[in-house]
Amino acid sequence: MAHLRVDHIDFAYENGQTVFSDFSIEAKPGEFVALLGPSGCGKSTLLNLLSGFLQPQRGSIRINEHKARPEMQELGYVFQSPQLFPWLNALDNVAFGLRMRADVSRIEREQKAREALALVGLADAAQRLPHQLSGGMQQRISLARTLAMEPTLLLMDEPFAALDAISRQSMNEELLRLWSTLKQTVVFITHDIDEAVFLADRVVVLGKAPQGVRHTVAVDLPRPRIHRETRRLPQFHEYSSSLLDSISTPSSADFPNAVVLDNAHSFPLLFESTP
Ligand SMILES: Nc1ncnc2c1ncn2[C@@H]1O[C@H](COP(=O)(O)OP(=O)(O)OP(=O)(O)O)[C@@H](O)[C@H]1O
Repeated sequence: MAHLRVDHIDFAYENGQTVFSDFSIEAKPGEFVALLGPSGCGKSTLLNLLSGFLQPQRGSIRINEHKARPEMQELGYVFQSPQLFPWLNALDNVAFGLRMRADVSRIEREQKAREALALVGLADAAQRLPHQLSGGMQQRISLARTLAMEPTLLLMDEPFAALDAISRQSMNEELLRLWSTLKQTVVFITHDIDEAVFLADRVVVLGKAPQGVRHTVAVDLPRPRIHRETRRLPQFHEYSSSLLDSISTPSSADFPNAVVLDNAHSFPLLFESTP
């Protein structure tokens, strides 16, 4: 299992746009961490930093005590779009990533790909081309392709955002079933509060860049989680509304030029001051 540690990083793009300033976050071995935040808070930048495609100007990003690098075998990615090769059938799509692994023979490659397809419930679809599969099935193939590489840290960037609500719920349950068996550490980006609460051990709310972590909620709901049961629990709704409050209540950091007006007859008010 992978241990991810991001310690006191600063990151700015070349144009001077600061996205992270003294930012730290951790995912413990086997932990499922969901990241929630407004558009532009830096979620995609963070995934690129975690996977070593971008480097922080200060601080460190370590996976099992090693500096994060894109080619690390521990890392697996699942993106919003399945990104399958349209001319390859499901089995060959899943086996494709394994071609890069010199330690895996052609026979093993096919065996691992078949196992991964079976894990996501698509053993029977091995010979089908992507256009013959639904959006949910395509995303399962994409997940199988990642799982076949046996990553210990899964970085997931809104993987189910393009699916309809029913397929999305079934993919959520599927993912938790796989995670409870395979025990990866997961960092899961989503805009959906209920999805974050349903899946995660911990939900981290990011503020507008470069505020960083604004709020963290440990989700202590029983597992295994099943939508029709978990969503009926009063605690589920308590977690969701507390996260909604923390996202929708502006903090003083949202208004860097604010002055606070306070008097006996009114609540404290935040106003933008003109510089
Ligand atoms: N290549 C780049 N050069 C300069 N600024 C960038 C670059 N990529 C992103 N940014 C800026 O960095 C900030 C964070 O962007 P990022 O794409 O990481 O946010 P996000 O939370 O993933 O947004 P969304 O949810 O809309 O995808 C934004 O202000 C964005 O404009």
